[in-house]
Amino acid sequence: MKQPELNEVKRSAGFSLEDVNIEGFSPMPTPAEIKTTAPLTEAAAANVAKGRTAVKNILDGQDDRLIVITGPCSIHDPKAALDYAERLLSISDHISETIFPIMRVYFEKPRTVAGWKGFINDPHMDNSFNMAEGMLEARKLLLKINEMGLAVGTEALDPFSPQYLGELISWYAIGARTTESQTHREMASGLSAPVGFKNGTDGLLATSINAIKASLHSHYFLGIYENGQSSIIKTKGNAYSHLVLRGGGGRPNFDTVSIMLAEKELEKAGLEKRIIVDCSHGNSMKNPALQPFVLKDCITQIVNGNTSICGVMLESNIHEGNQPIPEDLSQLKYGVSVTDACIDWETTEHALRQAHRKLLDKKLND
Ligand SMILES: O=C[C@H](O)[C@H](O)COP(=O)(O)O
Ligand SMILES: C=C(OP(=O)(O)O)C(=O)O
Repeated sequence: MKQPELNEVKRSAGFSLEDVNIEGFSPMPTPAEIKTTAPLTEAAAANVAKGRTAVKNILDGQDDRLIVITGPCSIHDPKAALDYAERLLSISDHISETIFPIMRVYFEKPRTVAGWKGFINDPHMDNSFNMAEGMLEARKLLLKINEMGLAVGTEALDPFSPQYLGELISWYAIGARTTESQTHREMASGLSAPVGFKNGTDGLLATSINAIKASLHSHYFLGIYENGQSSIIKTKGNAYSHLVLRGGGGRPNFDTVSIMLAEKELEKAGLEKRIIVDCSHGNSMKNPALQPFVLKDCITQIVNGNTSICGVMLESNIHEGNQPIPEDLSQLKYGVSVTDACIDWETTEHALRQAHRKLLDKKLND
């Protein structure tokens, strides 16, 4: 029997069956096109290679430094991001014997309900959603920060983004809201840098432990290739997946007992005891002023012999606090977060220098 033409089938249905809730499609440059416009440079490539090696060695226990991922909750102003990078770089040499600094450069924000979803999604913060520009400018900023000599950490949220930006990232987080998502576990299994899975927003560890296990495996899933072609991707599995404790469910989980319980859970699951503590979010009950205390507590645990805490994360900006995104964008305050409240640079520098001194004392006395 002759098959009816596709359009005939659609007409006979009397109404459209697809794209019912879609208002439009706009073309997006392919990863290859964006990379041609903002190509990888030798200096950036060398820095990423160095960054990833340092992170892997620290996670393996071959390098006794502490990973410190510090930077704004979200990037909205590339100029301020470079200003922050310069400040972090200016203390990097001083603390480098005990701390490996990674700048937190978060372009994609997972929202609890709704809100601005980050620089790639809406770079002008005016609902114009120029993602082609957002992606290109994000890549240019990552190139610059790497060329300056700072390693970069980011959240892997949109499964397409790593094809555009992945070669410039030394450390990834999968966020609390997506740790249970199969899509994100599959993506993590193929990412080229170590990946930290946050515990869920409920504070429970099972989700992130399952996520680490899943990401160690090889997976087949759908994605895009560099040329934009929809593809079946086969991954190898990510041997450097690890746990990030961020608190949740109304309580922190950075204290000695919580860390010991997390170590036990990792051991029970047959996983390496590698933990990064996010000093913000549920661990500071979203009060940025508490972040230095969380950091101090982690440093004390390390000084007292803990070996599972491999790193910490700070939400830090040039100036403290946060601000709503104003309708008149000229009213935006420079260097202040437009998402979660951050500690300011002076507080960050003081906390990092203090952490360095304590870690150095331990090293000299060991
Ligand atoms: O770190 C950022 C926020 O905690 C996360 O994106 C959730 O933000 P929201 O609860 O303001 O949506
Ligand atoms: C969203 C973030 O964290 P979490 O997933 O822990 O809420 C973040 O670090 O920006």
